[in-house]
Amino acid sequence: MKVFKFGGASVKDANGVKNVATVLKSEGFDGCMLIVSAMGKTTNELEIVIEKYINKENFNVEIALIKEKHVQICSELFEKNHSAFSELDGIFDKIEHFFRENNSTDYNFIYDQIVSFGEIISSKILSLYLNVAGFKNEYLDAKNFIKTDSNFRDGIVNWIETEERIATLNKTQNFVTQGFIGSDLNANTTTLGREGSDYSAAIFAYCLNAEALTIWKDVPGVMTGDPRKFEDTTLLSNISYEEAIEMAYYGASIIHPKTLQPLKQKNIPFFVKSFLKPSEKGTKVSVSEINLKEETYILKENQHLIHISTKDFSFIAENHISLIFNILSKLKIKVSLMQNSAISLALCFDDPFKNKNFLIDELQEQFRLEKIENVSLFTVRNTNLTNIEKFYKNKDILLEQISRGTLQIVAK
Ligand SMILES: Nc1ncnc2c1ncn2[C@@H]1O[C@H](COP(=O)(O)OP(=O)(O)O)[C@@H](O)[C@H]1O
Ligand SMILES: N[C@@H](CC(=O)OP(=O)(O)O)C(=O)O
Repeated sequence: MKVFKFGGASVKDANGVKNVATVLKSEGFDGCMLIVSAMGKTTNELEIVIEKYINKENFNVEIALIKEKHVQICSELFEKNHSAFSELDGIFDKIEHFFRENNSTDYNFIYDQIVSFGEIISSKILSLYLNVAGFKNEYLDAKNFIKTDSNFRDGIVNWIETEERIATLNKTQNFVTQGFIGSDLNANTTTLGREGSDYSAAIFAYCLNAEALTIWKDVPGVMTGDPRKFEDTTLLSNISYEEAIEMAYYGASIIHPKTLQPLKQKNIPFFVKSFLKPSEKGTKVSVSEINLKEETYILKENQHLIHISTKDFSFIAENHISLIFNILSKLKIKVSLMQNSAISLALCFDDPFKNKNFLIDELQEQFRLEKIENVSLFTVRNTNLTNIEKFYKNKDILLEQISRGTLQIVAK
């Protein structure tokens, strides 16, 4: 089986949905598992609805706009009396029903129950459209296949249960399903973390022993840097799993960091290609003995920097570090760079679950803190240390580190 993943950018409007059919025409549609993300920025829009619900504010306008956007897309794809419209009504009834009946105050639980509708809507529309366009497929509910623990917003996959369920699928058929979502053992919806659809595709590819996974993007493939943020980037035609893992780890947002491990374990070739130019080769990620020589550039924004020192200026010792990391782990704060000196530990971190203030409160009880919010972390892999001034230009450098060919700079 082949697994294809279409992200939010590829299905942001009716033309995007039609273009999926164009891609399938060029690639062939025979024994395919299609994973789709929410259309455009729907996940962000649903996050606003959830925020308003939690704050007991009215969100009717926001929900109506989300519905209107999808109805408009359907009206460009289907005849007036097509069942897509009643399916859409049914999905929005379920959202309303949840808000009416919900008794839980657990933010993470509520988040997953609602935000997952973005993918449920997009996959329903895509499946129905492809059937109309002659690409016969079966709609699958990913919640029945990807099983996780009950760690809402960051579900950990139960691989045994997931593999057993996916193994029951008929590999000669074509399917359309959702990225990003799964369910726990009580059948509550869970999500795999923001931008987690790439990971869903890798889970399906692994469990299906797929011949390849392709993710379709709005760029020609994996480039030496994000073309939106760096000049003169070029396409990397072939890279090893290790190189891709490192790039994703340092924050290259083209690939979700959890995607590569399952593929590498089974040597499943992984392609990143342009949904606008499907016949172009894009990037192939596979087993490769050749080490990448090109410099690659990664920019991670919205990071925070704290310098932690003891209140009596004694050394930062192992017991302090252990305590600090326990708090970080509890709050799911991800350290993107650390540097220690005798009396201070500097941490640059990502705060996906908005727990920074809890971290600061807890640390301040025992330590002296210096904090700088909203910094950027630049990473240059395979650096030859020439021409790196471009990263320093007009920037206040707060931290710098070089290790085994990787230069990292925290700047404001
Ligand atoms: N090294 C890189 N090469 C190419 N694109 C990159 C790279 N790093 C970051 N990107 C960004 O990744 C974007 C595509 O990923 P993403 O927005 O997550 O797609 P989707 O949500 O449609 O799956 C590109 O538009 C580009 O701005
Ligand atoms: N829709 C989810 C999951 C996802 O991966 O989306 P995309 O493939 O568009 O990055 C999100 O925005 O986080």
